[in-house]
Amino acid sequence: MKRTHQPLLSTLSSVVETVVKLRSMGHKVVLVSSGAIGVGLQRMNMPSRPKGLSGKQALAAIGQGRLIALWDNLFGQFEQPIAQVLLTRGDISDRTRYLNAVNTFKELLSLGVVPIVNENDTVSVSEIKFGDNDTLSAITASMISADYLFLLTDVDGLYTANPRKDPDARLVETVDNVSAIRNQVSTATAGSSLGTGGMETKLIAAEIATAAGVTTSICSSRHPENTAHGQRRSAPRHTCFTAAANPVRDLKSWVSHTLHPAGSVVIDAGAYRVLSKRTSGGRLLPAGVLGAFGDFSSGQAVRICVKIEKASEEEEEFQRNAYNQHRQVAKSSLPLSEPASGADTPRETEEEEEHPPFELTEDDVVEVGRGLANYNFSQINRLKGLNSSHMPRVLGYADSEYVVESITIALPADSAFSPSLSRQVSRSP
Ligand SMILES: N[C@@H](CCC(=O)OP(=O)(O)O)C(=O)O
Repeated sequence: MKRTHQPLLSTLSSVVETVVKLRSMGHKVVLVSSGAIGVGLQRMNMPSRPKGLSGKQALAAIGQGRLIALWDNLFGQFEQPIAQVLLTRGDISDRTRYLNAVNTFKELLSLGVVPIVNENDTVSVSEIKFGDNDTLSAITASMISADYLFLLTDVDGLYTANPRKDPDARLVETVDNVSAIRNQVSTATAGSSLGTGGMETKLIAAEIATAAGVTTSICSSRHPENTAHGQRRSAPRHTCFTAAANPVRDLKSWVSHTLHPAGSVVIDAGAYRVLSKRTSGGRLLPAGVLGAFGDFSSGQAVRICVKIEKASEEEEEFQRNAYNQHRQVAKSSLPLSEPASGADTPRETEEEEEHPPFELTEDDVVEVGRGLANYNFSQINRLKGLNSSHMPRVLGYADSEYVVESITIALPADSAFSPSLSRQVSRSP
């Protein structure tokens, strides 16, 4: 986009030509396009983005129709049908809506249509927002199990320093591990006054997409036709991020990257140890639960937490750092590390016992992972510490003997954090 807020027609036209060419080569293509707010600004003759949320939402509503009309016009020159897909993080967080979106993509692609995706800005508030279209494109790519994601921007790749200011800046050609190169590259190179994304969000997107098995490339939007080279040696300058050898697929990827946790389930040390030792989606029995907080419903994502015993100031500081570090990772939607256990917690001997009211708050616990709740928070509180055989009596029914499923542990019990952490978790609330 230029200062005039007019979409750069030459760029959009070459994107369209490239997509049509890719289609003729047999590829299925999904386009993620920003620009609704910019087009809205231009339509309303406004000089800059409004500060308030509702102002931006209104402009996006004004601009989105014109933006999609523009794409339709350009693709129409090639008789290429398109579809508008508007998503929010909230849509992806809800399992049914997520699956519906995946099915719609599949159907559109099988019909030979090019879906054009943007955030549904009108209803997006901070809690359910992707915020930038780099993250949205990475989530979209992992939803459709894409082979490639191309992040088009105003530089031709990732540099060791800002190439506009530093003549020694080098282009990084291949990245196998995003977190390993994070400190060695410049994130001050891409972005515009109209967008929210930049090189940092592109790194986050690359991390999400590659974890889901999608080879990702950062390349110049001046030459979108270069994407037709794929990752061949002949491809012009770009940065290629290698896809993970063992990609996180479907539900696990979805839990790790897209869900906004609606509450927390606090587990005991035994459950934590077991969950952090296995390698695929862990499941939690009520016996390993100390309690739950946050008004979550069944089917929603929850944080898996362990209790911090009030220890020495030094240990507290250590835990706080671990917690903050993990929160930062979770906030940026970065992949959680090793997926956790395929096994449940080995509790056999729980008797029905009186449990004191659960009075822990966010400040008393540390998040160690994420999962999907099978029951709501009040049901999980009624079930805490019990053997699963008591579920039908306590709830009046039992859908699953596990209270949380698809658990990914980000801070395993045997990680660098763990000696101190596992000493500090205790079974009693
Ligand atoms: N969804 C909004 C903007 C999102 C956005 O700015 O994303 P990005 O292009 O990654 O900076 C729009 O269409 O204007």
